[in-house]
Order: sequence, then C-alpha cells, then structure tokens
Amino acid sequence: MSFGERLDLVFAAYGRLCVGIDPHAALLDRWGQPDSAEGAREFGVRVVEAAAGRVGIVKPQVAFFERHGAAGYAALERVLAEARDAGLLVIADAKRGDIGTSVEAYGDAWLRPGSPLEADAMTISAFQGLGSIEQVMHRADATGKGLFVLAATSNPEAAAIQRAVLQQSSRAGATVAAAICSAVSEWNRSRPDAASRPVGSIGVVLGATVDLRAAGLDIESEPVRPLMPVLAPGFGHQGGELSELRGTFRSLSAGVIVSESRSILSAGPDGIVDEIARRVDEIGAIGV
Ligand SMILES: O=c1ccn([C@@H]2O[C@H](COP(=O)(O)O)[C@@H](O)[C@H]2O)c(=O)[nH]1
Repeated sequence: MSFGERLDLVFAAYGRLCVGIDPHAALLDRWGQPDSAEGAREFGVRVVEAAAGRVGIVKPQVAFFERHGAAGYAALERVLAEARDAGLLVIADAKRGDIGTSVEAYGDAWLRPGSPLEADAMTISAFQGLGSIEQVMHRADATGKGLFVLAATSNPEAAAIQRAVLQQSSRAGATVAAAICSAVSEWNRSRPDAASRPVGSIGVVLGATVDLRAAGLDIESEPVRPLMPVLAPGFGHQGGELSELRGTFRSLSAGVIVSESRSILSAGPDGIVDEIARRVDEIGAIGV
C-alpha cells in the first residue's frame, strides 16, 4: 500500500492529529526524566504508549535525540520501532537535504525497509533544488514511504527566503514555497495509478502560523486528486489556532495533518492522554 493510502486510512480512523515527540530538556524534567539518551528514550516510549490507539501519527523530532550522540540515536531507534509496532504512522522530522547522491543516502537511512532508523515518512529539504530529492521521491514511491518537503515553514524568519521569487526556471515568477508545492502536487498527479489514489505520498510542510497567500500559494482553487498531504506544525505553542485551520489552509485543508508537540507534551505523563483526547475532539469538531 502506498504511504498516501495509509494516510487516508489513518485520517478516516483517527483524524488529523500528529503528536510530536520532542524531548526538550525542560520537558524531560517535567516528565521526571534525566536529560540524557535514556531519558529521551523513556519519554519517547511513554508518548508512543499514550498516542497508540488514540491518534494515527507521531512525529519524533530527530534533533532532540541527536543531541545525545550515538546513545541518542539508539534511543530514537527504539522509539521508532515501538511506534511502528504500535501501528502508528511515523514521520521522522529529520529535515535532510544535500546534493542528490547524499540525499539518496538519507533516504536509505530513514526510508529503507529494515533500516534501524526506518520510518514511514521523513521531512526533507529541497532548497538545494527539487532535482536533489528526486531519487528519494522515487524510492518513497517504490517502497510505500512518504516525504514531506519543506515549503513554507512555521518560523517567521523563513519568509524572506521562502517568499523569494524564482528567476530562472520553468516556474519563474513563482515564490520558492509555491514552486515546491506545485512540483509536489504535479509529482503526485503524475504517478501511474494517481487516479485511484485519494491522497498522494509526497507532501509539503506548511506552517500553521504562515499567511499562505502572502507566501504566494494558491489556496483557493478546487483541491486536485490525489490530495497533497500537508504537514502543518505551528499549532499550539507557536501560536497557530485550531479554530483558524480552515481559514489558513482553505482548499488545502483536506490534506492537513495537525502537528503539535509542546502544547500536548507539557501536560506531563499524567495529563497527556486527556490532552490528546481534548485535541482530537477539537479537531473533530472542525470537521476537516
Ligand atoms: O515549519 C516547521 C517544520 C517543523 N517544525 C517542527 O515541528 C515541531 C513543532 O513543535 P511545537 O512544540 O508544536 O512548536 C518541532 O519539532 C519543530 O522542529 C516546526 O515547528 N515548523
């Protein structure tokens, strides 16, 4: 089954919430865990236990494991395995990008079935050119995996670069963010079995804090099939409001994955289950 098909099933069964697994030092303290690889592992495993059966997607933030070195990677491997064993779709928030041959190696690390770091999807950067990630797009398609390409990220300082207008390209005149979204949407539509796929396997990252019109995106046209998945961080702690989801994403809303980390994780080990349930209800009430 393709990643997009699995995502479509998860949307139907659990809705749109993706619980971030971000073992910040302050959160580890809040959870009674040491600021170490062991603490990050225990934290991650407990978040997985809280998420399993309540949501369909989790997103470990690789950086918070990487800061503990090799032991941190071992902790992350365990968290990834536990999450996948629990039937959760796992998006590794690794944000990798480089020249094409090196990006291929990142794809091998995060998307190869049987790899110690195997996830269902990863975040990736095409700011070194869309061609630099093409082989990984093929790999994702061939192995039932997914990618989320950074397009208009939630941090305000990204706007200057991501809203820059392309000069020399078949997409000249489009902003960087819009060109990435168009390329991803075209990729999904060009797959041989595109007509039978409700959701594409390659998505984009669009922050919930971003004015997408000002970023040059077309958010008014009728959604095209397959829907483009949109990983949307920035809700909660960064200020994005669930009540504004439809207004922010407009015609892209149907593909949105609501990603929240600190706003859920700060409920602590005793409060996280209730916090997840509250958020699931809130998103359900919006009816995307
Ligand atoms: O544009 C982006 C892309 C990724 N992120 C990541 O999502 C979470 C957000 O955490 P919160 O605690 O919900 O703010 C974090 O891992 C970021 O690295 C993002 O925020 N914006």
